[in-house]
Amino acid sequence: MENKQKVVFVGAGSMAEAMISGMLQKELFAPSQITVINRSNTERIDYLQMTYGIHTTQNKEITLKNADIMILAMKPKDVVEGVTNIREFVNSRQLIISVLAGVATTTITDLLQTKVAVIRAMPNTSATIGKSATALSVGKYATEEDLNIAHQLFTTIGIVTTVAEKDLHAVTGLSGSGPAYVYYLVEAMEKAADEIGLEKKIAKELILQTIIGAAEMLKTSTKQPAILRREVTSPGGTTEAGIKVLEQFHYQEAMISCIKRATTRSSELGEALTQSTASQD
Ligand SMILES: NC(=O)C1=CN([C@@H]2O[C@H](COP(=O)(O)OP(=O)(O)OC[C@H]3O[C@@H](n4cnc5c(N)ncnc54)[C@H](O)[C@@H]3O)[C@@H](O)[C@H]2O)C=CC1
Ligand SMILES: O=C(O)[C@@H]1CCC=N1
Repeated sequence: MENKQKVVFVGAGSMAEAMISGMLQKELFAPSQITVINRSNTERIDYLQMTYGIHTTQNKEITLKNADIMILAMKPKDVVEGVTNIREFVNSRQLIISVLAGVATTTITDLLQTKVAVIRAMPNTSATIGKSATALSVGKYATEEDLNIAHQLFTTIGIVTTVAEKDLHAVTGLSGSGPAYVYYLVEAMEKAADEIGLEKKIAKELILQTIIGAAEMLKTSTKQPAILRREVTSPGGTTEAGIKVLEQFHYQEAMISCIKRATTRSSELGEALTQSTASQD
């Protein structure tokens, strides 16, 4: 069946761009089906229009009223203003998808004051190249059909799983923020390469292939990560010496604490809003 759904992104930042880039590559949507609006930054909208050929609008009211799917992609701190501004243009036939970290589906339905389907999603920026790891959860008024639509949409930008809404904080700490942990590791490897005297260009190539190779091994091998690590670690050799230093710096504990703190931060982002917007019904 031909997909004629109109999608409007409310918020035009990195996550919206990552999703648009991935969605258009898979051709489930044509650029003309996608419109992006934000608070005030017209340069940003112009850039997205020039780069991806998507729609822009001078009339937010009509665009929002005609949308089949609205994707909320502003920062959590802007959700009250952002959602309140679109409230009068939302109706119960539409599907609202929120990618906001920490923000509960009930916060969104409370702000909208409409019994509208809300699906909460936590993708990551690897959506840009169709490699997001996305988890979805279903709000009070969303049906199986709404979940299917969201599933289909997010499948264009990577793998999709469904979780209970309470688990989305953990997903956010793990895979929503996850790409940053990997980039931080690469930053450290690049600094080290510089300090041990390798030419930048060569180091970059070696680091990249090392990460890709290890990721492919993790994906294709039946062996656990710890076994794969042991296979690199010759007794008395270089890896063993290096890993001992990581242990001295409590590398694993640091990573675990990092993911736990990011998870807690997701709860914190949502909690203040849940309290201030709690439904009366
Ligand atoms: N960046 C990431 O890796 C991920 C981000 N997210 C979520 O996506 C959302 C957006 O994050 P980013 O794109 O990184 O932020 P960003 O700061 O790059 O983009 C936010 C956008 O929202 C717009 N905006 C602000 N107030 C608005 C309003 N009242 N009405 C309409 N638009 C408004 C801004 O103009 C900007 O275009 C956040 O809620 C974040 O939790 C989710 C998964 C991953
Ligand atoms: O840092 C953040 O809050 C967002 C949510 C997940 C990734 N970036």
